[in-house]
Amino acid sequence: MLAALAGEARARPPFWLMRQAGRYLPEYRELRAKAGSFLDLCYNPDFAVEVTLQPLRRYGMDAAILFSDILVVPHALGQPLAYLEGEGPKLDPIRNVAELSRLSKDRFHQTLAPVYETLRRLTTAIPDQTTLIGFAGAPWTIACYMVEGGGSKEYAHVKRWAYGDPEGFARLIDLLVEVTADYLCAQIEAGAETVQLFDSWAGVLPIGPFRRWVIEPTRRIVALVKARHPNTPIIGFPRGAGHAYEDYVADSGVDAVGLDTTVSPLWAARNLQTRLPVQGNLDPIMLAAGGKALAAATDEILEAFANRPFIFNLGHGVIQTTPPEHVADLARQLRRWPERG
Ligand SMILES: Cc1c2[nH]c(c1CCC(=O)O)Cc1[nH]c(c(CCC(=O)O)c1C)Cc1[nH]c(c(CCC(=O)O)c1C)Cc1[nH]c(c(C)c1CCC(=O)O)C2
Repeated sequence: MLAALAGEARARPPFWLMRQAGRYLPEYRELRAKAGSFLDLCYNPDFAVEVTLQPLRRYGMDAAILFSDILVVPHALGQPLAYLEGEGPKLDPIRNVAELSRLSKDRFHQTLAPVYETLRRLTTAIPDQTTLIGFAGAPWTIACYMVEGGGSKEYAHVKRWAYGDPEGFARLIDLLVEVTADYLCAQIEAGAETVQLFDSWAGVLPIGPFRRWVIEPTRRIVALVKARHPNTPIIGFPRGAGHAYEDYVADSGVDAVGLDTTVSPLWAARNLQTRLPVQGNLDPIMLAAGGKALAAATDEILEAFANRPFIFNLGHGVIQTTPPEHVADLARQLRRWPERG
C-alpha cells in the first residue's frame, strides 16, 4: 500500500475497506457486548487492538485501520458524546460563537492517550507488510456533527452558521484545524504510516463554501502535518464532492484521494492527474448484495485503474448487513487479479 501511495502502479493493487472492522463481524459484536459502550471499545487499547485485527485475520487486507471513531475529537474537546443504540452518535449541540467557550483543549491529548497506545501496540501486532492507517474527521464533517448534535438530513444548522456568520464559524474550524493536525501528528509519532482525512459531508456544500470549509481547512492540516512529517502520505476523502474532486486534489495538497461510490472510475481515470494515487470505490451495497454483480463491478473498477497507482476500497464504509462470505469472495478475487475471477 505504501508503494501505491508513493505513486507506483502495482499489477495487483493493494486493498483495505473503510469500516472493515464492525458490526457485520460476529466476533466484533461479541467483543462490543463485553466492552459495554462503543466509546469504551474505542478507549480501551486491549479491545481496540483486537477489533482492528479481526478483519485482517479473516481476509488479510494490505492495511489495518486504527479502530476508533472520528467523533473522539469533539469528545476530547469536552463536548458530551453518546452512541445510542439504533440512533447513532448524539452530542450536545454547539450552535454559535458564545457556545464555543464550552470547548477546551486542556485535556485533549490526555483523553486521546489510549488511541496513541492502541497504535503503538498495533505496530508490532500487525504483519510486517501490512500498512498501519491512522485517521481523523476533516473539520467540516466534524463541525457538522458538533453543530447538528448528531447525523442530519439537511445540515441546516451548520450551514446557516457557516453562511450567516462566517467569521464566527471560522473560529470553530480554526480550532478543529489546529487540534486535528496535532492529533494526526501524534498518531504518526505512535506508528501510523499513513493517515486518512474523512470528509463524509463534503458533498452537501456548493462550490464557494466547499472551497472555504472543505479545501482550505484540509490544505492547512496537510501543511501542518507535512511540516512535522514530510514523508507520511495523507489520503483525503471528500465524499460526495462530485466535480469539485478536481479542485480538491489540485488545491488541498493531499497525496492520494478516496473516491466515493458516485464517481465514475472512467471519469476519474481521465480527469485526475495520472500520477495521483486513487482509492475506491465499490458500492458497499454491491458488497452486501454479492454474487456475479459484485464480481463484475469489482473487475470494472480494477480495469479502469489498472495502469495507475491505485488502492482498492469501497466508496463508503462496509454496512452492517454485509454477509462476511461476500468479503471473503471479494478478497479472493482481488488477490487473483489480473487473472479474472
Ligand atoms: C461519519 C463517521 C463516523 N465515524 C467515521 C465516519 C467517517 C466515515 C463515514 O462517513 O462513515 C469513521 C469511522 N468509524 C469507525 C471507524 C473504524 C475503523 C474502520 O474499520 O474503518 C472509522 C474510520 C468505527 C465505528 N463507528 C461507529 C461504529 C458502530 C458502533 C457500534 O458498534 O454500535 C463503528 C464500528 C459509530 C458511528 N460513528 C459515526 C457514525 C455516524 C456512527 C453511527 C453509525 C453506525 O452505527 O454505523 C461517525
